[in-house]
Amino acid sequence: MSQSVPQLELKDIKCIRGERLLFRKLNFSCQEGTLVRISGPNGTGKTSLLRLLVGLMSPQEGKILWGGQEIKKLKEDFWKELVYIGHLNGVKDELAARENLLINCEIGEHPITSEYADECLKKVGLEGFEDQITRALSQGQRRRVALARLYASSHAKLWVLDEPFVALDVAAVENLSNQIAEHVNSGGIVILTTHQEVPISANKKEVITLKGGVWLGRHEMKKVKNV
Ligand SMILES: Nc1ncnc2c1ncn2[C@@H]1O[C@H](COP(=O)(O)OP(=O)(O)OP(=O)(O)O)[C@@H](O)[C@H]1O
Repeated sequence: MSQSVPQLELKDIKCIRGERLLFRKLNFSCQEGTLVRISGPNGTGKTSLLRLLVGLMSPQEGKILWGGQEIKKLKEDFWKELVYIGHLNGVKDELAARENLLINCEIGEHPITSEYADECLKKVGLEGFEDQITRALSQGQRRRVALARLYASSHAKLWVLDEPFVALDVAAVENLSNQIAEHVNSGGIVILTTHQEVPISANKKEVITLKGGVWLGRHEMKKVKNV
């Protein structure tokens, strides 16, 4: 792809949740091989921005482009290039670790075999827990089940991770930090939120800082609803 077209571009994004305008006229672009950290205090809209980025919500105004095309038009072609791990992990309590990974890969259009799922679970330190019902795992282990996706779908160019280091022990934080750096330095894009100052040795880093929005008055809410 031509270097003149950014791989990812946010153009004049406006986001309202509930009665709060979280941000407006948000512009950002980056090329392949970039780590993007979204920073800001609690409630400023970091998770909301990630949800916009992966297409789970639509902005009130503006466009999100991937390789120069709107993600809402690309649909599956965009999802195939994406791994999104939200802070709720996306793991189902009643399923075993292996089943969760297999299903998440299937939903994400990156199907894998059971054998490969077990290899990925081993890489995140869950050898022996493959058949364990997720409800019976610790918070950190549940997080690891979700993060096994990054090994299973490492070819997906864009990783979007909401608070990926939460609940992980020191060794797992270091492993994940290295894995993220490796992905970025080999041409991927990783967008993450974190309140933890974890060093990640990516060659190119960008930060989007959210400062907090404003409450909308009744009059403005009426206008928003009429849009
Ligand atoms: N489903 C929802 N409906 C209405 N408002 C919501 C919803 N989810 C979040 N909000 C509001 O949007 C704002 C931003 O939430 P968001 O989760 O994006 O913030 P955040 O920066 O990720 O916060 P944190 O650092 O605490 O995780 C908050 O004020 C929150 O109350």
